Amino acid sequence: MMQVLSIQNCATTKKNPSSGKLIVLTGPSGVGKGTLMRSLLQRHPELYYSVSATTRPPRPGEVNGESYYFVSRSKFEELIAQGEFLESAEFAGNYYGTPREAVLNQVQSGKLVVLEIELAGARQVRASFPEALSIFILPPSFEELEKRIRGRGQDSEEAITRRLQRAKEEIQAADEFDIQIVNDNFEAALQAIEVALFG
Ligand SMILES: Nc1nc2c(ncn2[C@@H]2O[C@H](COP(=O)(O)OP(=O)(O)O)[C@@H](O)[C@H]2O)c(=O)[nH]1
Ligand SMILES: Nc1ncnc2c1ncn2[C@@H]1O[C@H](COP(=O)(O)OP(=O)(O)O)[C@@H](O)[C@H]1O
Repeated sequence: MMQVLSIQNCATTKKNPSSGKLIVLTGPSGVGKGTLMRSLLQRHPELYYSVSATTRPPRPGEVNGESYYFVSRSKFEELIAQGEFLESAEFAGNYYGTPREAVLNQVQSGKLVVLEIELAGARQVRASFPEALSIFILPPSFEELEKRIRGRGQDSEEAITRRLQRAKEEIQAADEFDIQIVNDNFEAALQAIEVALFG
């Protein structure tokens, strides 16, 4: 495994695994981020995946503390007020946020930390951690994106409409990010992420 330096030790703006340990993976809902993340973690168990907090209700099969920490709106607002989040955002009617302390501890201990978050949060992280490596996952087409969201069969029609609307806005921001990867062939997309992370 390649030796990586910590963020504090790297003033360089060059975005490669030796100049930062925070990786931000973003892209529209349904593009395949979650599926890519799961495969990435299976292949590279040394990565630290940051489990977010959300006010979204759990989907069937989602376990508290694994997919997300599921919390009430009032609890989430309390956590925001206490400064417990590195970033947080509202998405399709629910709050999502990255626990600050766990992520910073892992980065400090030398781990490669991966956040899988939506656009507004990714922008916040880029602003506070310019050294972070940011990756935007694109769908092969908007039609294919809609197919994937529907095919997943997890969201109400209203939630699907909100996600698709948001997706249009998100896709336009793709070039703000260091690397863009089209998730057409799954294996090829996964390998492109591995190249971005490990060279
Ligand atoms: N800003 C932010 N976005 C998050 C966080 N956790 C998850 N998200 C994003 O919130 C969006 C909705 O997530 P989710 O409800 O699980 O739906 P799905 O990604 O479509 O399966 C996705 O784009 C996630 O990447 C977080 O901690 N912060
Ligand atoms: N390359 C791909 N080709 C076809 N379907 C895919 C591909 N990647 C992911 N999917 C499927 O698309 C759906 C949405 O993926 P998911 O990981 O839940 O997206 P996200 O986390 O970005 O919302 C899932 O049913 C997943 O199996």
